[in-house]
Amino acid sequence: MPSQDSSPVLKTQNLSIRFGGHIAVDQVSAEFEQGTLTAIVGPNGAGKTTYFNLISGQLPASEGDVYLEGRNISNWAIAKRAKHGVGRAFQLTQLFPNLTVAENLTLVVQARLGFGPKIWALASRLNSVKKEVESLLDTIELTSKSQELARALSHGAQRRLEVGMMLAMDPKVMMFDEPTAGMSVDEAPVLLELIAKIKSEGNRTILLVEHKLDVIRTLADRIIVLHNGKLLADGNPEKVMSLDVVRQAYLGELPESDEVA
Ligand SMILES: Nc1ncnc2c1ncn2[C@@H]1O[C@H](COP(=O)(O)OP(=O)(O)OP(=O)(O)O)[C@@H](O)[C@H]1O
Repeated sequence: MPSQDSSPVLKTQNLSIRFGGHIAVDQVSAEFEQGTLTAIVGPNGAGKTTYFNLISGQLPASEGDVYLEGRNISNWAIAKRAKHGVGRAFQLTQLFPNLTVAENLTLVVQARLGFGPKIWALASRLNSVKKEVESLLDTIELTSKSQELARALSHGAQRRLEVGMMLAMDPKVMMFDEPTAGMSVDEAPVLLELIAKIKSEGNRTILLVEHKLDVIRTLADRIIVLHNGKLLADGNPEKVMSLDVVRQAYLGELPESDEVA
């Protein structure tokens, strides 16, 4: 459920970036609440990935700010944003291919918790790490593969492990950029169910760049439409999809492929 506290977990204010003369993200202001999943849609080159890059810190804004729980994080580097809860799937999380699934998760959980100075607390600390890893394995449905090397997993299972590693960082914000791209028809639904499960737990704020309308209909509480870097529409899926400007630009011309962009 969304937080009782009405302050947004993530906020962008007049966020903009210019590449030479081209404005890729243009004065985008939006707020994202805890427990919600927002789909970000728009045609190729609309600025969706660049918007994510500005939030995660991979690109510096030319103008505007990013706030995490009310703190201005615009000047923070990628690692600091990640440490404080800005998670981005498949880019900030990288697998260690020659470690097992469980070892990959253990490393991230340990890094998050750190090892305090009290050696007598080590045993209980290791036990809590182990329990958390078991819980993560269950969430990402890789318990049966916990002792396999990450590099031996299928593409879909590797993506789920990456989501598990992001979860192990206990992020407040989770950004997914076309999460099922390149997946087989068997693998994609498993990952989407995982995202739905994370959403249903209610304690993360999820942003999803997605082209597939059926995925958006199933998962999104809200849709933001970007067009030429500008925020063209923002609202609940029913409202946004009924807007003439959105229907003409994104829906009207693509009835067969059933895609937004
Ligand atoms: N590092 C960069 N240098 C120069 N131009 C860039 C850079 N990154 C993005 N752009 C430009 O910014 C615009 C927005 O690109 P972006 O990748 O964010 O679009 P998108 O909506 O994610 O598109 P797609 O759906 O194809 O992934 C494009 O015109 C792109 O060429």
